Amino acid sequence: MAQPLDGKTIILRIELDTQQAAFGQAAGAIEQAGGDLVAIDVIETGRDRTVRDLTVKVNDTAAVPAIKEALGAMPGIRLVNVSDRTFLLHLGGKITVQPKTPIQNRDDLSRVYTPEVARVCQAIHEDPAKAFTLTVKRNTVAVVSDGSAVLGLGNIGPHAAMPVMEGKAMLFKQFADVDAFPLCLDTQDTESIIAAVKAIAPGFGGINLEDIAAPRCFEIEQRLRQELDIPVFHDDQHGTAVVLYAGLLNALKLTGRKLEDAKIVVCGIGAAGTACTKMLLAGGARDIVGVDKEGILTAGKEYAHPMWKWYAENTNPRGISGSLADAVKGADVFIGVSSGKLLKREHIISMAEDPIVFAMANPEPEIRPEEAEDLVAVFATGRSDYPNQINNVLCFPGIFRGALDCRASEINEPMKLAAAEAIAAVIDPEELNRFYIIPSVFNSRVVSEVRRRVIQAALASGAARRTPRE
Ligand SMILES: NC(=O)C1=CN([C@@H]2O[C@H](COP(=O)(O)OP(=O)(O)OC[C@H]3O[C@@H](n4cnc5c(N)ncnc54)[C@H](O)[C@@H]3O)[C@@H](O)[C@H]2O)C=CC1
Ligand SMILES: CC(=O)C(=O)O
Ligand SMILES: [Mg+2]
Repeated sequence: MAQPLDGKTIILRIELDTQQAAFGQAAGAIEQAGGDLVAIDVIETGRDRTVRDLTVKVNDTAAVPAIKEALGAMPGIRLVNVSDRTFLLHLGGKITVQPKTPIQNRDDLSRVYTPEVARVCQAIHEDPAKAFTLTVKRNTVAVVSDGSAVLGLGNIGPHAAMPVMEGKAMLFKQFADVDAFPLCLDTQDTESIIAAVKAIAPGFGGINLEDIAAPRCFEIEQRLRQELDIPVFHDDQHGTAVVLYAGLLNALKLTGRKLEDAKIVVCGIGAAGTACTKMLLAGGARDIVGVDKEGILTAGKEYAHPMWKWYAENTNPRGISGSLADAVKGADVFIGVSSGKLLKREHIISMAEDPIVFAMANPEPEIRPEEAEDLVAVFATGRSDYPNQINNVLCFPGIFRGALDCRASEINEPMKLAAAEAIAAVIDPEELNRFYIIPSVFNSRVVSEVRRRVIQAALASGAARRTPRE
């Protein structure tokens, strides 16, 4: 599959046979095909051969195939590789492990390692709770995936899931100073995943399950929550639900609606869709209609998906049936956590006046803002390149920061609700507008407020095992 390009800058590595071609010819071909050569790095140079990296700007990504074709047709020039800034950022992975102190001499060595380390091991053996104070467990989260529902890309497997999990680990560190590590498991068997997570749990203070497909994700999370004494949190379910709830509270406020009265359509009844619905129901929503590939989920119908029976019986109070088009007619809110490009302009036109559309599928939303913004009161996506980013990144760093700091045994409903309210409250009422219903992840108040409120909720609900100093 062709790799989509990042923006308008590409890096071409070319090998030139200096007997057959001159560099100026290659540069000319690039310019003629619509590229602007902005930088040249010489990688290797020899008597008959040179290798160069050419940084080329294009106004239109359609110029890229033309540039490749032009270079490919030139005798003496071999196009070794075409890359872009995104791929370059991923070279060798995105994270590393760094010791907190250097080992400069034998004395240091004997303390961090044998023989002195043995005394620390003994202390933990005598009192396992000391693992929280004397090891990285105090600050580590395992980001665990089986690669079965990676973003909206589907079942792409554990190797291909790694870049997302590394990205989550970066976000944990950057926003909340949590040391997270990506663990992509080469199994999609429920029992094997549960066993693997239990086996690695001693080294971690929390488990963030990520991009594990429904319905398997429900059982895995439920069992691990029962069987481990550290927080287990399926981010695609609860992180998404927390942020969606926060964004919706503000969007409803802005459009003068109440959650109890809003007609809400949830499209994609998988991990995220189910959890979003449960949170909305707990918050007081009464009219939610779920739509998946088989159409509207309606009570009385038989579904192979075990969660859909529950879903159909607990939503859709008007008992409607049919397709997505039937579901959205007259609806106030569309929440998409399904797959790209399935919502059309005519769907939005059929919604109630001033509709709210949250097209949260990644990387391609159910509909792009530029196609729909003129029809809606509020529009949000899950992406980082549009305003109103409803993405679980607003939740998981702060919620785990809070949970780790109060050594919570779990992340429970009051803690999730507290996180949602904290996110929504970061935006002052006078700041609230259609392009600002949810704070930016770069707003430092997000993590600190989520942490603060989550700790309060953990202490009040009995999940906390210590009271943090500040
Ligand atoms: N913005 C955010 O923070 C988040 C966004 N997402 C996005 O939501 C989507 C779903 O994620 P998960 O719930 O984890 O996956 P999942 O695999 O558990 O669920 C996806 C559901 O969407 C349904 N679906 C797919 N195509 C559909 C169609 N044409 N019509 C109706 N339903 C359809 C599937 O049948 C499935 O039930 C992905 O695109 C993911 O990237 C997920 C979590 C967080
Ligand atoms: C944001 C996220 O977790 C997802 O799209 O799967
Ligand atoms: Mg995810």
